[in-house]
Amino acid sequence: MKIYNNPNTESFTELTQRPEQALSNLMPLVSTIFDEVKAKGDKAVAKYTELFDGVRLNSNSVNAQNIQESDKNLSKELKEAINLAYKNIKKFHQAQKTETVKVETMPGVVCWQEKKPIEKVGLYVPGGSAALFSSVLMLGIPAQIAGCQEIVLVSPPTKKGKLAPEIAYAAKLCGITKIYKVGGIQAIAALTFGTQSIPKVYKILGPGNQYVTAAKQLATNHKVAIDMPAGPSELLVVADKIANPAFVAADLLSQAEHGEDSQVVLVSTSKRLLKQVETSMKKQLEKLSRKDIASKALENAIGIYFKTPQQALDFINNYAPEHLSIQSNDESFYLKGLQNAGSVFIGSLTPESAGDYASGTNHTLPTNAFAKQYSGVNLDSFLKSITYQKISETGLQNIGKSVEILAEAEGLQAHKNAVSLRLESLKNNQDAEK
Ligand SMILES: NC(=O)c1ccc[n+]([C@@H]2O[C@H](COP(=O)([O-])OP(=O)(O)OC[C@H]3O[C@@H](n4cnc5c(N)ncnc54)[C@H](O)[C@@H]3O)[C@@H](O)[C@H]2O)c1
Ligand SMILES: N[C@H](CO)Cc1c[nH]c[nH+]1
Ligand SMILES: [Zn+2]
Repeated sequence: MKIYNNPNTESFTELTQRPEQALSNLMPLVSTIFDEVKAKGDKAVAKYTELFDGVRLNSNSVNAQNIQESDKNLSKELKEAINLAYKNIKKFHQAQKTETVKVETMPGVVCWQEKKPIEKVGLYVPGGSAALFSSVLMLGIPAQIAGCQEIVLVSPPTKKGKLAPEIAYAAKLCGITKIYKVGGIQAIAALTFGTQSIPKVYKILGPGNQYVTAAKQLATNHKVAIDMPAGPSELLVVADKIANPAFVAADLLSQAEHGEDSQVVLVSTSKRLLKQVETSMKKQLEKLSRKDIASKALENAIGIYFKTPQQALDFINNYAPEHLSIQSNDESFYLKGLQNAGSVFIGSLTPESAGDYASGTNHTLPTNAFAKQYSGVNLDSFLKSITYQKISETGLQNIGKSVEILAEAEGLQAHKNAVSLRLESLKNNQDAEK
């Protein structure tokens, strides 16, 4: 972990840079694969699956029986843990449902807004270095609650060309039946254009590595919506002398083990804590099964000492972390001033990994400072709003003149006529009744 001593705001631009590759470096490859998948469909998907995932598949579809029988391969203990996570995530996302908004803006003019499910969604479940079946729950549950009609799940095949049984089990819980063993750029391209076997969707959601994230961004050029750029994991912990250094170290390592391009940051007003966390991280790292990945990620880790909580807060808002953990005496100060973060974990007893798996919040979150403008996945990510209006005779008389004036002022005669003809017809009817 590289340590910085009270850096000034001018250095924030450099310090908030993420280790992932620039989009411009990734785009040539992403574009090539998109073009090929568009032209050749499943054949191109198979070619890139073999190249990047090292398996040759005759078919990328997972058959219904495999999904139904997924229970068999899992321990009772794991199924119970998945079921608990399912329940909590469902509870939190179900509570996000909103009522129809209906307003009579002026007498006789009624406007309302209703949410409708996006009919066809594609869920990307990461599976390169680990099959993240928890992402199935994070995406499948809100899709199920929203009522999306066609839910298509894609995830890279295992080294043996199979779908991880945990993914199949979580998908079964969420009522997902269309599953394809394809990952990376080729999966996003397949969902964008459709292939002989994989349906085209209207929106692609889900986290992934930098290739997946860049591909999702290109998909938006082809009339496909995305949730957000949810790339390599990040955690920023702000902690001071009240924090337990071993807890902080464990939290930082939990996100470092995701991938070599993950980034973890420790911000503190205590130089002593920075040192203690570093020592604890080194010790804990030795025992990790993914030590190699985590150590590589730690090359990008930074520890920053700030003299005041205000400087620390300014840095946090500039960095806009995917996850923010607050283990500090100044907890309420940070919460009050916080502007930018994907998801926040408050207090020493709130490990970030609780949110990754089971507390109820969603773990699909904006990375690379996109928390400045994007929210993490939530129920609304699977819905769109339609507005409606109905105008009565009184309403038209109340609003008509103003619309005519506005249309005239914009030089749009036909717009004005659409009102004028109606007003005239109302007047004629009234005259006839007299
Ligand atoms: N932001 C979030 O909400 C969030 C949530 C969970 C996970 N994540 C991140 O998701 C990522 C998962 O990454 P992963 O790699 O394990 O799985 P992944 O499924 O995202 O990516 C694996 C795929 O990447 C492709 N690929 C690998 N190397 C490539 C190369 N050199 N060129 C082109 N394509 C290549 C392959 O097709 C492979 O199938 C991690 O970075 C993790 O931090 C983010
Ligand atoms: N921390 C990841 C989001 O960046 C989500 C995850 C899945 N499994 C474990 N963690
Ligand atoms: Zn995680």
